[in-house]
Amino acid sequence: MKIFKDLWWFFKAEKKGYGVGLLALFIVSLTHLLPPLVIGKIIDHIVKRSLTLPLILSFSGILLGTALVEYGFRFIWSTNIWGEAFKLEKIIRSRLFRHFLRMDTLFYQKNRTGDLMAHATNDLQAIQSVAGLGVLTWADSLMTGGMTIIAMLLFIDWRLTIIAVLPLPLLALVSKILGDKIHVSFEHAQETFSEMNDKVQESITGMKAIKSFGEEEQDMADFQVKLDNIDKAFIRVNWIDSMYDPLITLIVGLSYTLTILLGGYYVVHHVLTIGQLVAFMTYIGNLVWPMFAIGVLFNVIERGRASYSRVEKLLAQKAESKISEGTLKMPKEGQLLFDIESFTYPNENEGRNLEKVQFNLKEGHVLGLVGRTGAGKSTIIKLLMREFDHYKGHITFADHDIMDYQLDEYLPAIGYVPQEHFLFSMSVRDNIRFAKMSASQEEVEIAAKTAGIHEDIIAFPEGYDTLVGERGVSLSGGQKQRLSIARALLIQPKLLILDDALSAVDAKTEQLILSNLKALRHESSTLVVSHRLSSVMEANEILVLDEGKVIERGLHEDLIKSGGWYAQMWQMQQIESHLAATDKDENLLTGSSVNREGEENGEIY
Ligand SMILES: Nc1ncnc2c1ncn2[C@@H]1O[C@H](COP(=O)(O)OP(=O)(O)OP(=O)(O)O)[C@@H](O)[C@H]1O
Repeated sequence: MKIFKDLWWFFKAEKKGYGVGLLALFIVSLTHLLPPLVIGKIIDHIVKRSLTLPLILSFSGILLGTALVEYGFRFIWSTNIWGEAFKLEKIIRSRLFRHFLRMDTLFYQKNRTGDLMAHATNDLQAIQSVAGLGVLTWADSLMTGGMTIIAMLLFIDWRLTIIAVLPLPLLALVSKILGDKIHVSFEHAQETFSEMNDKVQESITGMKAIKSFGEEEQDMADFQVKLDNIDKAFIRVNWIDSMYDPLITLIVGLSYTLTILLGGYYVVHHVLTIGQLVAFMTYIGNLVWPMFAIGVLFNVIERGRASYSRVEKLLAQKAESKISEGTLKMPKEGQLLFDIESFTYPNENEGRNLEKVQFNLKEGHVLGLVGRTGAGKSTIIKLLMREFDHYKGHITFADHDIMDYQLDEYLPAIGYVPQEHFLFSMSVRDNIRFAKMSASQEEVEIAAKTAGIHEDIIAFPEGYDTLVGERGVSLSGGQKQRLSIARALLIQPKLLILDDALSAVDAKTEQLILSNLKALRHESSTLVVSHRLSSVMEANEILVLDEGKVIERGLHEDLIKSGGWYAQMWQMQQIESHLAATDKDENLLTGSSVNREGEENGEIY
């Protein structure tokens, strides 16, 4: 019954709804006692040949009245108790969702999406069952069961009652044993379900890769293994579950047998009338559901307990980053100072992911971050985005540590365009004004023009109203990137971060966007991370990173002159773009046009 204690906060808050529901259930249990007595009386009158028409009419009236009262009160308990159960599910679901929104990247690295989905579906369902079916079966077994036994004692015969209920404790014992087994097997079944969920989620997101490598059959085989595991696990749950029903039939059968033996003896010796015996047998029939309810109750409680503890564990997980909540509001302007002595990811045992990285980003300036993959560029951004706070060193904005600012002031001041952009299933306009839904059409258009996507949008069938996503228009990789840039620009961020956000955009559009940014953002700073050096060549300072350290820094011209990694990469990329341009010219001459800007990869949303 620990789960009832765990959910006590809810029962207490909803005492009115439960109170009305339980009262109605009590009245139903009470009225349920009448029909067996009436039937007993009718039989006795038949035996005595004293049944008259007025008696038949009055007995029928009582039976009909009882049925109507039961109908009304059943409706009342049903709407109240089930209604409360749905309320609980809604409360926990929104708590869980809010928790998901608060959690950081580490949380999503630790918990697989399939698991989280299983918590949000199956586990919540099991908890809801406790608040609905659990309360119902608990009350029913106590009220209907208890009152039926009291009626048997009071109205029929106490000795017969004792004999008839003798096998009942057996039921509670077996229910407990089976309940424990169900708990273990249900936990295991849930795990297999989570694994299957994970598989589906991974396969759907990775469908392009699966298809392009022709791995459909192998993926189906993997999925089949997961399905078989679920099958086995749930069959086991079902197997234990199925032991309840025959057990109840057995115990009730035992009750009937004992009643017939002793009751028959009493009727023959005129201790009881036939009518009383029939009424007694009907009461035993009425005890079947409350006894069955005990079994259901154990089952619901065990499942609920397992699910509730899983959800509680999940809700107890804290975001490891963004721990310190500052109090300062963001100033209108200021320069950013990044001075990190060292930083290592929490799950990293050896080495440092950043070491001695310093830069100063003034208003209106652009800082370029380049370097081979894994050099530490995104790590710098993660620290700026407050994903991790446990570094040695300081990051300040306008002379205050970024940890001193209120998080909901600081983060909205950053316009972040990630490597992996995400567009929502809404109109192009709403996608752009996602972080500021109150933005006017004019503001949306200015952002779109700066990001070089306005012309594309007005060419869409419904312009800014065109839907993006499965039911809407398919966008190229470059269009998606530019839409994400427009989204970040709309909020006029103090710091704009482009995390390799121009990779799918062709060289001409890239230069157009960069010069737009330079012209419009002379009061705010921009940080450009890129593998393509042309994206940072105009920057006020360029940092070349390698293994978490700054290996070169300066202006484009200085870095070219110094002849290091930057100069070599620049040369290579110049040759590549020259070759690509030659290819394009040849294709134009031969008539086969190549669509640049990421559209060529056919990447669609
Ligand atoms: N969440 C993480 N946990 C542990 N290590 C990480 C995590 N994210 C990145 N790393 C490691 O930190 C180092 C720097 O990675 P980072 O993503 O910053 O590189 P990058 O320069 O942005 O690379 P790319 O250009 O490929 O995006 C790498 O060695 C990477 O394996």
